[in-house]
Amino acid sequence: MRGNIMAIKKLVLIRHGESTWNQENRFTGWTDVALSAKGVEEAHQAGKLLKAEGYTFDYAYTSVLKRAIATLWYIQEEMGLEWIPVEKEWRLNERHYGALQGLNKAETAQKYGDEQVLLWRRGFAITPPALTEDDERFPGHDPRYSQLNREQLPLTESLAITIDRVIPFWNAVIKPRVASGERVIIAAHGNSLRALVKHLDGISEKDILELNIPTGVPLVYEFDDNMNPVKHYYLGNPEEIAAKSHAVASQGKAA
Ligand SMILES: O=C(O)[C@@H](CO)OP(=O)(O)O
Repeated sequence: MRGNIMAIKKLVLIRHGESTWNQENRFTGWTDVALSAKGVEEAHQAGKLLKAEGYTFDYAYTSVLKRAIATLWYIQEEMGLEWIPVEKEWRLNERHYGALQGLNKAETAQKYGDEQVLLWRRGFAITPPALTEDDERFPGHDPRYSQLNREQLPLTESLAITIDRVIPFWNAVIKPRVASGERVIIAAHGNSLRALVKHLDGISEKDILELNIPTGVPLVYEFDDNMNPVKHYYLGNPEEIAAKSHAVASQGKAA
């Protein structure tokens, strides 16, 4: 019957465009840095591409960090979708990088070695050195996190800890909306999206180490009627996307 034919459910994920600290190759985490000029351009291009490919959205999610929020703005602007509801959620924030936040990644690799930096960046359950609560970078000092309880306020996070906040939010809030047929975009961060992608694709703790998400490139997931992911793909030029992912992987090397 016509009424029973369900449209393919699609979800679009996008990592924010290049930030000023991506440009300076610094560990960022929950530091609220702006997009670079290149990042603004990437966001506009992503919006143009989504529009040209016939995408539209009913609802958007982003983090409480302005590099992701602004990426979404420019996409909405390019698509004429400024009017759609946007939910800003701290659980979609970047993984908290603890006391590494602000340090240059290549300099950190010179000091501690490429291997140690790779473990800090990509080791599944490895937490970077923690902040202390009296550190001005501790999110407990930031009013946007005033509703969080002490257990929710990170001093540092591994990917495993990030998964423990991203996936419950996906399951309880975003997934039902996609399942109901709404077209959703999530503008978030390298590691909060790695958390979601690991979950959606059932990637192992070992293999997720190799996954690097490029800035500003739409990543489309298609789901069957039971919300099982059946297919995923980036929009754009595959060679450029591979080069961008490779560049992310190389950021933590000394040379
Ligand atoms: O610094 C960060 O917060 C993240 C994303 O830019 O970096 P990485 O790719 O090293 O996990």
